[in-house]
Amino acid sequence: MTRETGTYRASTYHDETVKAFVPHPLPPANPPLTVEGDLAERHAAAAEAISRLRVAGAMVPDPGWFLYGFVRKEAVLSSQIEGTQATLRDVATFEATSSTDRPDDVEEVCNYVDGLRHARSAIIDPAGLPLSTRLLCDVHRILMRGVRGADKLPGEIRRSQNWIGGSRPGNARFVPPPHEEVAPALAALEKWVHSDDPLPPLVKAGLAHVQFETIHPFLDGNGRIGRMLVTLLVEHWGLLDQPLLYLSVAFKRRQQAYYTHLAAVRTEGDWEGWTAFFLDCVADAANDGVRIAQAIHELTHRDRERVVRHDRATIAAVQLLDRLPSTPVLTVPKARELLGITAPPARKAVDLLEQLGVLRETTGKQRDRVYAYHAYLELLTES
Ligand SMILES: Nc1ncnc2c1ncn2[C@@H]1O[C@H](COP(=O)(O)OP(=O)(O)OP(=O)(O)O)[C@@H](O)[C@H]1O
Repeated sequence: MTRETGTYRASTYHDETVKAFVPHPLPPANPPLTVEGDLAERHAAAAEAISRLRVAGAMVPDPGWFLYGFVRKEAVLSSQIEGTQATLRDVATFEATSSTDRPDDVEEVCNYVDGLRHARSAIIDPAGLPLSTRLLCDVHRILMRGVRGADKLPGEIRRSQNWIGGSRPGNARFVPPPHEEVAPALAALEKWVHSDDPLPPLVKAGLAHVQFETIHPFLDGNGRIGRMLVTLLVEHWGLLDQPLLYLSVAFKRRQQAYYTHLAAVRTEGDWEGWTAFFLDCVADAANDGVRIAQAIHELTHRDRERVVRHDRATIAAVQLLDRLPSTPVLTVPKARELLGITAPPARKAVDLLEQLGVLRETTGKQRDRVYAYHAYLELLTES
């Protein structure tokens, strides 16, 4: 969306445009919504899918296995809604080798991963910031690190008018509230999020998202931070013990409907329509998560059996296999570092995993070879 989003400077436009430009009013942070009938059914389906995801998340010995894949997959997809081209493989390769053909794209995805990590540790740490505007500003600062974000006021609420779609506010698809209204609107949203409003948490998370997107507090990155807000809220409210709910895939599948429903809350007060849509996306995303979790479990279990049964299996090879879901691209020096061993056993372990087809060499070179846990990356990319 960045390419369509602009910053309004009064002097750039003719008077008629300025007059024609009326920012859209905010919906209230605590809308009149009751969860009954069809909405109650959709909520039940979403809540059940979340419960299944919670169980699936506990299925593997190391939660880091899922987190690696899920978080990076979300970062890649969330950034692809934005227009970044980096793939999961690009990111994993950069993490293993510190080199990439797409430095800006990969940086954006890595920033997202770091931002989420920062927010989670702040929330968990009793001395850290709670889930608040200040914390979201910190996440924004991390997300906007580097060349692309430098002129987007990293970590700061906007001080000018922005808009979505179109070349100026007068022909924009959506003109968020004036910048003077942003801080009070965020404060009201924060207060409501932490209030004891009896709405079910999943419904509250959806309403927080639409309100956040309508406020559009930053010059860029509002979509990514607003989606991350849902992931954080769901974990914060204890619906999941890990940040396993990622909505980007589900939103991306219905991108037009996503934007239409967001807009309809503001233009028609259609909270029910948005909430129904959001709950369906939650159910979808949670079901995706369960499927991916099971597939990762089956793949790693099968590969482990193959390694353990091999007559030249070594302890290092088994240990290296266990590290692959959180380091799916590696080099021999990286394998040495991971396992704290010398080069010969590390090379032997990598060779065995390559021979079994678990690892695939990706460069075709004789030196500085790079290996990928191909099936795992495919699984995360396709699903
Ligand atoms: N009509 C609308 N009303 C409210 N919010 C909208 C509307 N259309 C899109 N949005 C939200 O604005 C986001 C885009 O804003 P922005 O460009 O600041 O975010 P981004 O994170 O950089 O981009 P993206 O969300 O595309 O990755 C969309 O993802 C969506 O959440």
